[in-house]
Amino acid sequence: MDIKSGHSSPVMTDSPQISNSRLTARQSRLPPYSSATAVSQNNNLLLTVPRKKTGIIDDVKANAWLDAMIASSPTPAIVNKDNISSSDATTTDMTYREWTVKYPSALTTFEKIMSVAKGKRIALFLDYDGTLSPIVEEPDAAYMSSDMRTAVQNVAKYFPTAIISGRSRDKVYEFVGLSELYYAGSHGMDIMSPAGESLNHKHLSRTVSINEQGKDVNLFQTASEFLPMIDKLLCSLVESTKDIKGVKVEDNRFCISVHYRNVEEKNWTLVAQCVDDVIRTYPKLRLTYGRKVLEIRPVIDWDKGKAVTFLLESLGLNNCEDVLPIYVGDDRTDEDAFKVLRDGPNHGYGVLVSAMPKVSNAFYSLRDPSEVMEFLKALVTWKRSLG
Ligand SMILES: O=P(O)(O)OC[C@H]1O[C@H](O[C@H]2O[C@H](CO)[C@@H](O)[C@H](O)[C@H]2O)[C@H](O)[C@@H](O)[C@@H]1O
Repeated sequence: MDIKSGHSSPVMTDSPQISNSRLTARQSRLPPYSSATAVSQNNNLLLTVPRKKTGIIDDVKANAWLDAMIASSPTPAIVNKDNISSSDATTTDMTYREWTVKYPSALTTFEKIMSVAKGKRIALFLDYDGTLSPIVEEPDAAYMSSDMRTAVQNVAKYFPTAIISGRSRDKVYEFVGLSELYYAGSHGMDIMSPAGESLNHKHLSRTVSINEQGKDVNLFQTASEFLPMIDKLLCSLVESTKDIKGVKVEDNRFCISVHYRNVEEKNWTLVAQCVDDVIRTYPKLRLTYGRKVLEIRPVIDWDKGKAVTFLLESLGLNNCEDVLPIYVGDDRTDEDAFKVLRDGPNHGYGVLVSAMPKVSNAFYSLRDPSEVMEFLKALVTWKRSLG
């Protein structure tokens, strides 16, 4: 396969200089590339295929990867109605409407949701990318609008509110910028209490840190022992993908994202191959995928669903008849949280943000971040109306 050389691969971090020097310091200790036979445990694919001498991954596996990568994000033609004919648009609309019979809009069924919420304390969990901010080409520019920030700020005055993101906690905090919220970064592996608020959990020990305003915050980090490994992984991934135009390797602290949104589709297999070559040397790490992103994280029993349960327990809101947790998210990784609220003891509602039909563990749906904002405003209006 033809690989063009000379393209740099930016590493997106909260503080690029620090990250780059971390990278440079580790360049000389990069782990070796894949061995002749390898076993790599992925979320969906168990890879036990002997390596071909050519170094090109097995066709079947490559196709499985490719299918997953293509399916992970709709093409603009599907999502953007401007790009399709009016008959296609009508079909798309009809399919969407049929889908909302199973996953009703949280706006049109707002009254119904609130009739369940009456007399209960709502706990709110919000994903960031694709939920509070629109999906954009450049992950480092996924800004939240000031209107959305105000909506989140207002809702947090009435309900305990947490942001649960695959991003690093620092990065998502930088985007949201509200110190009164709970933050769970790195898919829940890095949880922080609001400034000045103490958070306790019977099983997990906390560390006390100081935030930018000099206030105490409590941190719960479930994967600290993996940090040296993740640092090494970051160097390896940057090195192995550096010649693929458009790839971005994002340092999410306890996990790493490899973005291929800006990579030509013909090179997606190559991205999968590079990532697979690297992670097969790390049996304690696993691979999942999101919206045009491959995500590598520790093999521990922790995800966004576990983070939701942890926060409910820490806040004394678990197993309470009078608590209604609501989780709003758009990504595959949010399904773990939807499932916890659907099947677990903390019954609540998952709200899937999607402009196209998807199978989900959520109960309700919203089309896009602008509808999420309307929903947050409606929650505030409802709460105020109760007096
Ligand atoms: O859990 P989330 O807050 O939804 O984070 C999931 C990933 O979101 C980001 O990537 C996605 O959004 C980008 C900006 O819109 C987009 O360019 C990218 O294609 C999407 O995959 C973030 O950059 C990742 O690190 C997160 O894991």
